[in-house]
Amino acid sequence: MKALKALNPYLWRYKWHLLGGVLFTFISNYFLIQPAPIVRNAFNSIEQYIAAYQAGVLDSSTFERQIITYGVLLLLMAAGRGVFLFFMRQTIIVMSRLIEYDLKNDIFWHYQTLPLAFYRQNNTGDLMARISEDVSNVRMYLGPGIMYGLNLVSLFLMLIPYMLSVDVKLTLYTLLPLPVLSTIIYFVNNIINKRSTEIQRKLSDLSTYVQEAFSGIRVLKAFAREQDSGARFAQESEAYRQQALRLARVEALFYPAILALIGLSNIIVVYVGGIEVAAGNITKGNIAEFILYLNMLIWPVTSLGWITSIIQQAAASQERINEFLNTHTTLVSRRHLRPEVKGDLRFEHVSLVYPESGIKALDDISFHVPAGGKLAILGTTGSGKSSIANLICRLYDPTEGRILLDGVDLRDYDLTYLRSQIGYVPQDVFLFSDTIANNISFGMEEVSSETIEEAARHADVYDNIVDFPHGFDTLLGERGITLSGGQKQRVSIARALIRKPKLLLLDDCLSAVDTNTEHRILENLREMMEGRTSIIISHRVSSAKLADQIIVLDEGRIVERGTHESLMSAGGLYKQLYEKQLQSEESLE
Ligand SMILES: Nc1ncnc2c1ncn2[C@@H]1O[C@H](COP(=O)(O)OP(=O)(O)OP(=O)(O)O)[C@@H](O)[C@H]1O
Repeated sequence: MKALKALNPYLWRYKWHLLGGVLFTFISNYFLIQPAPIVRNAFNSIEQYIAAYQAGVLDSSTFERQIITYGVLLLLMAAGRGVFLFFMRQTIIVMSRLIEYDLKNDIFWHYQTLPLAFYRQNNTGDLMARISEDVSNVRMYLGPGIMYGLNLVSLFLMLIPYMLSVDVKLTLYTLLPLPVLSTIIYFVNNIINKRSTEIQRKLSDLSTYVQEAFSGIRVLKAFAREQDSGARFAQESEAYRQQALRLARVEALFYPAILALIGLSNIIVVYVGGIEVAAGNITKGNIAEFILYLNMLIWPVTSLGWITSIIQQAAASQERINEFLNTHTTLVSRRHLRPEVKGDLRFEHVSLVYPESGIKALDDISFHVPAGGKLAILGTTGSGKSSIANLICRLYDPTEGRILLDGVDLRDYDLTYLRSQIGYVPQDVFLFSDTIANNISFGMEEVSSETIEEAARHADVYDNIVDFPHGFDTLLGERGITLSGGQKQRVSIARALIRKPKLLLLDDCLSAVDTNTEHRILENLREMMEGRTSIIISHRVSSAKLADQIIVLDEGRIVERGTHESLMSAGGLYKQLYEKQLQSEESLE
């Protein structure tokens, strides 16, 4: 329950909604209770009417007027209750929706501040569940939970003292079955919740399976696994069906049992009330009144079991949410500097151990690229090239050593400012389901179409784009499925170039194009690279030729450095890579 304390600031933010809700709950319950004494009086009037009839002193018109007055009063009470129920929901349920909205935004914002390591440790499904399912569970507590809880408390405060003042014994008998009902509902509701959660889980397994099957449909068909895949779907579906049937069984038993208990409670009131009437302690009208009270109390009291399980679920959900909200990024700026960046980049004895895997990806890396210089980083797969890019963008901090940009430690730069100075083309291209133009101008405000086209030209993708029927307005599907691998890479390059960054960081971004296209793109880029510090990461030697200096990585260490010529004459790893790649290119021709 402690976890729910995190919601107090939100409740405080919407305190007027909550206070209004409390007030309207009391008023609506006042209108709910009032019909009971009216019914009692009406019953007693009928008794008097029958007595007058028998005594031969009947005044039917007064009686009729009285009954009509009772009827009108009952209608007015019902209308009053309706109006205030509306206000009650308009305040409390609205409050819960407003908090749900704020909470979702806060969680999303918080997610965005968390480092990449966090995303490696937690799967996307889990992140999504916390922002959707868990927030919904919390909302159930803030809305219906609080509303029905308040309803129950106010009803008890208003009703029980009055009932006791009429007849203590009848009150006790009326209230007796209620805790039993509430306890049963609590336990059964827990079973229902548990089974519903299992159903949800099965459903999400099923959707994940279907999603994967369709995303990987090419592989599935190419390997002729349709039969297999169909059988696995049926298996997942069967598990879901079993769970759904188990839930249906509990629910089928639950509702008739509750109705039987309610009926029994009514019988007890009539029976005990009858005895009290015979003893002359109460009137027959009181029995009618108490039956109404019982029925007023039954649902709120039975909802107690339901409210308890809502609160428990909300507490568990909020605990999960808090777990993420209490995770903070270590990647914060020390001094929030925003100086004009020239692009002089220096690595000083930098090592990196990935916190989530403990893998030492970089070991004692030092290099210097003067402003406007071009550095190529080469190496075999897994040698640590992308890790250098991760450090430059400050997606991770070095475990040892430091990185200086214009002589200032990266940790002193304002993080958003630092990243805005870097044009990063990541290795795994990700394009949003949006138009090509919006993908290129991503994150920039008010960009002219000429600027977008210019960036596309520099990235050598302009001709491809204009060939599409909708040109730059062509919509890309999930992960840009309408583009080829090489086109995606070039759109991604255009996205980096359009920002006219001080530091251009190309992480193996030409791997999906052939060497001729690679040459052409690099030639195009030459102009863009002028005056900008450029880091070209590649496993292909051909990409390195543009650079003024080349470093070769192997298992996280720099094993060679120099220019193309000096490395070729040194005859080391670089030369080996060069010759191997030359051979494979020749064999392809
Ligand atoms: N985010 C990460 N968390 C944990 N370990 C990582 C992470 N990224 C990379 N590694 C590990 O660090 C090492 C270096 O990886 P890196 O991606 O830097 O190599 P690379 O030279 O870019 O390889 P490739 O050319 O295949 O992309 C690898 O052993 C890899 O498994």
